Amino acid sequence: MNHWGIFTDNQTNKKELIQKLQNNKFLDIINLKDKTGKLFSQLALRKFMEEEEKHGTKYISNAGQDLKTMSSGEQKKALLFHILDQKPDYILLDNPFDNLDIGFQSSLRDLLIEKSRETILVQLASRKSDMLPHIHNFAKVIDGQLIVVKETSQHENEEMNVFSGNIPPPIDPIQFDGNILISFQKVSVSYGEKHVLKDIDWEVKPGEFWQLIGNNGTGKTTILSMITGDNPKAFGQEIYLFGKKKGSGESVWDIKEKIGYFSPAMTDSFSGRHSVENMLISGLLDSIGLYIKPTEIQKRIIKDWLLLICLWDRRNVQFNDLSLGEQRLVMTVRAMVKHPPLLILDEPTSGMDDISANMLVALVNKIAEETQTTILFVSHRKEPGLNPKKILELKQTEEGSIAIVE
Ligand SMILES: Nc1ncnc2c1ncn2[C@@H]1O[C@H](COP(=O)(O)OP(=O)(O)OP(=O)(O)O)[C@@H](O)[C@H]1O
Repeated sequence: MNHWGIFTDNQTNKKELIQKLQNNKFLDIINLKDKTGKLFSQLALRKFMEEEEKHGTKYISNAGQDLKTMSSGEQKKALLFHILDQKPDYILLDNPFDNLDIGFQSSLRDLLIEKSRETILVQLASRKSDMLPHIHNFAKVIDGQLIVVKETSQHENEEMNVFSGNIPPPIDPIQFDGNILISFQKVSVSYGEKHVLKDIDWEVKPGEFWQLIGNNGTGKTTILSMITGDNPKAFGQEIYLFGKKKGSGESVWDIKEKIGYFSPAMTDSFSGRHSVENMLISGLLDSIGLYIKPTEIQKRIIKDWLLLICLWDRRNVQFNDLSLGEQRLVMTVRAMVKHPPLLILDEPTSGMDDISANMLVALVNKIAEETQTTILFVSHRKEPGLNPKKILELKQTEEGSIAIVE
């Protein structure tokens, strides 16, 4: 079997690349003619979710749960088993290990190695360490063309970006003078028979830098949604945010104005045409479009942020035209520009190449060092170089996940 690994970076137009591979446009290099193929990707998952929503049929879940209520790892597992059931001649794997916990990453690796005896694998990888060990043919896309490369030619120029200058200060600091920012006391969550969280005790103090880790489905997103205010399961529980008991009459706005939030899914929802500069200014104004004329001081602060992340020269470029890595940097800055008491970054590096992920990690470390903002960074990967001071790990038990604090 002739398997292929294609190195992508955050400049690669992956949609086009996948279409070209499916339509056999790189025949002289990767020949998939007359073969049946399946796509294992976020895009394929999104399509299944849309279908589920439209027709109410559960296409890839035999456990009866809607795809959209599954955790991101559970969704990927469901898709993979659905694909394997159909025994395709080849599988296009688009960053297969993203969003998967370490345990499942290694069982997926073993499963793919086993399947590779009868199925051609074409793996798109933005991280070199993700490439499956039994792939020995490599290519990358240069100017829309697929070029054969040696493995070692990828990422050899990796270097950590060092930001010049300091984190720009807030214009109007958002006040929070308490000693405890978040407190969970014996918080438990279940969906019917399914126990997700069990007696979670957790205390976060101002200025701390936390990483939240745990296997797929252990309840990381559930915890975040109880903090940000979206989850009705939070009510009636002993959850205190910014010194107030959750559900004690505080408005959603009271909570939202104290939290900067970024998850990669947000980037997908920005379909409008906004310049990079306006995207950041609108972060100060809490709107997506720019309907109010910014003040001079607002413009100056945003200029300083753009200089810091080396995008000042590209301030007039449309946000959607930035590379994925640049978009993530801008969105992280957008969540931070007001110096909220709490910054939540939900899997911010998923799908990023090594170089871009390093830059984002460096920016987060810098924010942690130079500001008073408390950071919650959710990630499966042990991000090389990330310096959280505390870790909350969710461990699954029969009665729901318990919390272990390091
Ligand atoms: N509305 C719902 N109905 C049934 N189960 C649900 C619902 N919402 C969440 N769950 C379940 O709760 C569990 C925790 O999900 P959650 O998304 O919090 O996990 P996670 O740790 O963020 O996972 P991942 O790392 O895969 O994103 C999962 O098993 C999920 O299927």
